[in-house]
Amino acid sequence: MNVWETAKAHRPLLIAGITLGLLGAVASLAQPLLIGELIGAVAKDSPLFWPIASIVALFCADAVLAAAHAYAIGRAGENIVFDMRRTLVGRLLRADMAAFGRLDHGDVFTRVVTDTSIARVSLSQSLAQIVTSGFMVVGGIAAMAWIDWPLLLLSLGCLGAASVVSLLLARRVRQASLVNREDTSSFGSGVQRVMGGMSTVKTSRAEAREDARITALAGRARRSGIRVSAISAMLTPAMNVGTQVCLAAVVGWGMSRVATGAMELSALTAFVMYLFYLVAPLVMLFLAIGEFQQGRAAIDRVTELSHLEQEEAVAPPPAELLPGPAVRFDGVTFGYAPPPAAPVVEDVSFSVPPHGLTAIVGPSGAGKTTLFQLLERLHRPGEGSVHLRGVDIATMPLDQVRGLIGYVEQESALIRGTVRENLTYADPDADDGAIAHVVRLAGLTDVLAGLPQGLDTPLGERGAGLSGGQRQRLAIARTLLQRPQVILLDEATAHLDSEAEAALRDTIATVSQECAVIAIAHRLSTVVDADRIIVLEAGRVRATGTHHELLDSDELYRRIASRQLLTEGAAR
Ligand SMILES: Nc1ncnc2c1ncn2[C@@H]1O[C@H](COP(=O)(O)OP(=O)(O)OP(=O)(O)O)[C@@H](O)[C@H]1O
Repeated sequence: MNVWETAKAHRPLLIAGITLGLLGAVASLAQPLLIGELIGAVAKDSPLFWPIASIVALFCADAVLAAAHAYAIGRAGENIVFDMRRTLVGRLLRADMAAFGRLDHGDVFTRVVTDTSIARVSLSQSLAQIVTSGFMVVGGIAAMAWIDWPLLLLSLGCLGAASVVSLLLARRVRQASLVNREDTSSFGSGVQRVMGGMSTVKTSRAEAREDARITALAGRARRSGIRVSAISAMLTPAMNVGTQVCLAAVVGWGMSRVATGAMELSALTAFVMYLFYLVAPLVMLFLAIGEFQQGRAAIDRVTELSHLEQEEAVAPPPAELLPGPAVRFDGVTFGYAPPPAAPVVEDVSFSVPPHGLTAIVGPSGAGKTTLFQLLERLHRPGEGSVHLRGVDIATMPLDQVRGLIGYVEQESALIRGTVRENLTYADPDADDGAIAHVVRLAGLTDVLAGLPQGLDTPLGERGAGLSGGQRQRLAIARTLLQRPQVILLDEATAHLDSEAEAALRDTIATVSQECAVIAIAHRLSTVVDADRIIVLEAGRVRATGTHHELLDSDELYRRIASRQLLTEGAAR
């Protein structure tokens, strides 16, 4: 997204608003003229009705135009900010996972919420102010040129010098604003960090340290904010000094010319009145330029975020699925960091038939979760390919890939909302019959019956209100509702007690008759009945077979099995 292009899409409303502002400026410019006429009429004892009526009409027109101008500009600004936010959110949601992983989430939040607001002011109000004040300035200069151009040249000399200083200051305001936006954003990230891990902060007794760290970040934002204010504060005085010097020079030189008869006193009076008349719009003009420059810093940050790398530029047409294995890994190598860093998964090949339970076991950090993420195309393999129902997932639309797979993650992600909203997250149109079915399969019927509002019970952040095991079973029910062809269970039984685990094992057995289930489990007791077990070690497939085959053939599996099954046996 280019923010300027976004603003251009709203040009008609912006131009309408600016035109209304310009008409308002004409109405203001005409007021002194009409007041002059009224004074003339009083002096000549002429009828006063029409001069007074015209002045009242002009005041009313001025007020209506000012209101319409503010409304049109405000509306255009809101439209622009809406478009920016819509585009940013769309790009964030479709971001490439590796690029997304590098983002600072607090900074992203500041850019999407605060920077877009600042950009809105810049692209609507400041821009309109620049045009209308610029018009007033040009109008004033034209009138002064008509009265006396030598005096105008003198005025432009003084005001020009002040303007150059103001423009330089406006540029520095922009640079300082950019620093301040970054500092404010770091502060936001600091706050978000503790919000995301409040219980860790408290149990680690880190309140005082976090307080000091975040206060230091707030202090940095304060210092750079003060710098912006300091430079902005010099803008108006710079113009004031310029106009004062200008006034003194115009009056001094003008009076000497009046004294020699080279200029009429009335012309000098009119010129000085216009000079006064010029100053307010000129100051507004430079303030608006300063504000616009501040906004450009925000615009740059919004534009930068909008260039976030996307997961799928253009979705290919859905692929024709083929009979045969549900999943096939073909010489897959992948690393989170580019080479020469060692890959996390290396030359992995295996197939999973369309039905049955396949378990992946291996030491912590062996790359089990990474395999699931490659299958969901959250990352792309460096070498080799991943096939789903006979098709390379790199050639399939993402929507099709993820529609075929149901993924129950290690930390099952529940969202703030009701139990029903959580259940139907991947399939919002699911009917009550289908919901009741998956609730039963996941062993949640009694749990839901015990909740005050059943399916409509609201849950807090990350599913607060349910136990860890209940949260996990809810995530499993959600996945089942999607009727996927492949179900991925990552440590899905970690939070379950032995009774619930046995119930779930039955569920998995039933489900695996209809589709392929691939489970990562540290608790071997849950996968001893698996149709096949893949043993992964340091990113490589070390052995494949059933529980009994592996007990005979693989040393690592035997070690894991004897340690775990013995411990669990002792625990029971
Ligand atoms: N987003 C990431 N960026 C960089 N490295 C990562 C990332 N995710 C995982 N890794 C690294 O990749 C390796 C494999 O991680 P993975 O989560 O796949 O292992 P795992 O076998 O599922 O482990 P566990 O059983 O402990 O969950 C680990 O060394 C881990 O540090």
